[in-house]
Amino acid sequence: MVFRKINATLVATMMFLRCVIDDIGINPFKHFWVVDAAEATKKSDSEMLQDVMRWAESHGAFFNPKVETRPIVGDLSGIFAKEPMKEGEIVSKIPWDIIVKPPPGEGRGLCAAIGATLEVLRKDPDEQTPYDKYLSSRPIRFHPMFWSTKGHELLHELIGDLPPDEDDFSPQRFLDHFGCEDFDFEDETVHKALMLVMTRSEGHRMDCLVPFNDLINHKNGHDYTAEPRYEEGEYFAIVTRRDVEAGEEIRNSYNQCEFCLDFSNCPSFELIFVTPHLLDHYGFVEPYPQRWIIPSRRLLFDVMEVDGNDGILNATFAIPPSPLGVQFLHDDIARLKLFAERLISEKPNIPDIEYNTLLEYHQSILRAYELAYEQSKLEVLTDEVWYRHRDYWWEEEVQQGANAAITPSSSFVDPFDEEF
Ligand SMILES: C[S@@+](CC[C@H](N)C(=O)[O-])C[C@H]1O[C@@H](n2cnc3c(N)ncnc32)[C@H](O)[C@@H]1O
Repeated sequence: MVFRKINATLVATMMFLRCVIDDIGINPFKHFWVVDAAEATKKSDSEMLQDVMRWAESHGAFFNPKVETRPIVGDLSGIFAKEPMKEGEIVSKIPWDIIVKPPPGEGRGLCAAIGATLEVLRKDPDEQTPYDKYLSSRPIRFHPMFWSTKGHELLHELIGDLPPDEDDFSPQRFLDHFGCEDFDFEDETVHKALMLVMTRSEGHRMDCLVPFNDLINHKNGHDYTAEPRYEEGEYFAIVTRRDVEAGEEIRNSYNQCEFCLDFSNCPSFELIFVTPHLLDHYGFVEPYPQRWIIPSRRLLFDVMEVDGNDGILNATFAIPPSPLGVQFLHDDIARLKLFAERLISEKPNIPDIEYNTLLEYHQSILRAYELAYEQSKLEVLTDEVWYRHRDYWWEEEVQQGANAAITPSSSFVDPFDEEF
C-alpha cells in the first residue's frame, strides 16, 4: 500500500517535471529518459551521408580519399579537401544508374525531374535507397517558398525594387514559370519535390539528382573551386578547377559556370541571375562576391572583397550609374535603415529561420547599397543608360565592364514615364 502510494507520487512528480521541461523547451534528461522511438532511430545528416556514400560505392561510385563531408551550420553541410589537391582532380564520380532521373521517354527538364523525385518521396520507406531517404529527410523551411504569409510580406517589403518583381513567393509561381501544368499545385509533396529539384538538381541538365554531388555549395570568385562534368549514360563527376589547399571547401558556381551560360541560352546568365535570384531560387544569401541588379533604376554592380580580404569590401559598377540610380540608392539606404529598426524593435511573430534570413539579407542589401553609393561619388554619372531598352544588362558592352562605350539607341526612355 505504502509502496503503491510512493510509486503514484513518483509518477506524478515525474509527469509534472516532464510538463515543466516540455514547457520551457529544455530537456536535460533527454538522453536517458524520454527519448521517443522515432528520435532514437533518427540518423544525423552525417550518418545519412555516410550511408549514401557507402551505398554509392557499392554501385561503383568513386570518392576521392582527399575529400570529406562536414556539417557547416544548421542543416547545411559541404564537401571539404582534407589534403591538398591538384587542378583537374576528380572529387567524386557517380555512376549514371544510381541518379534520380526521369525514366527514358519522359523527356528532360525540370518538370520531368519533379516527376522522378515525387516517385522517390512517395516510396515505401522500406523500399527507399539511402539516397532516397536522404532526399526525403531534407528540410524545407529554409526556402522562401515555404515561408509564412507574414515572412513573405516582410521579404516583399525588404526587397523593394530588387528582383523578383512580384510578391508571390509560392511554389505555384515556380510551377507556372517552369510550365509544369501536370502536377497538383496544392500537393505538399509536389512542393517538396519542386524544392529539391530547384535547389539540388544537376546544373548541367536540371533533370536529375546526383547522390553526393548535390551536396556542393555555391561561391563565386576565388572560392569557386570545382565544377561538375558528365558523360551521358555513364557518370556525373565533380572536378577541381584549380589547386585546392587542405581545409578549403569544394564549391561550384550556380550562375557563372560555363554550362550555366549554355543552359540559359543567353549570353549573360551571370548578369541576369544574380544575388537576389539566388535567394529566390535556392533560398540562401550569396556570400561575397555578390552581384546586384535593380532593373527599374538601370543599376548593375558587384560587391567583392578587396584582394580576397574578409570584411574589406568594395563596389564596382558594371554599367555607369545615372543620377536617378544614385538618388535611388540614397533614398533606399534610408528606407532600409528604418525597416531594420522596425524588424528589430517589433520582432515579428515568424519562425527563426525566416527572421534570421531577413536580417542577413537586409544586412547584405544595405551594405551593397552603401558601398555603391560611396563608389558613385567617384563615378561620372550619366543618363546614357536611359537610352537603352529595359533589358540593358544583356548587352555586350555591359559584360565588358563599366568602361565600355555605350552606344545610345535612338529612343530615350524617360525614367519618369516608366512604372517603378
Ligand atoms: C546543391 S544544394 C547543396 C546542399 C547543401 N550543401 C546541404 O547540405 O543541404 C544547394 C543548397 O545548398 C545551400 N547553399 C548552397 N551554397 C550555399 C552557400 N554559399 N551558403 C549557404 N547555403 C548554401 C542552399 O540552401 C541551396 O539551396
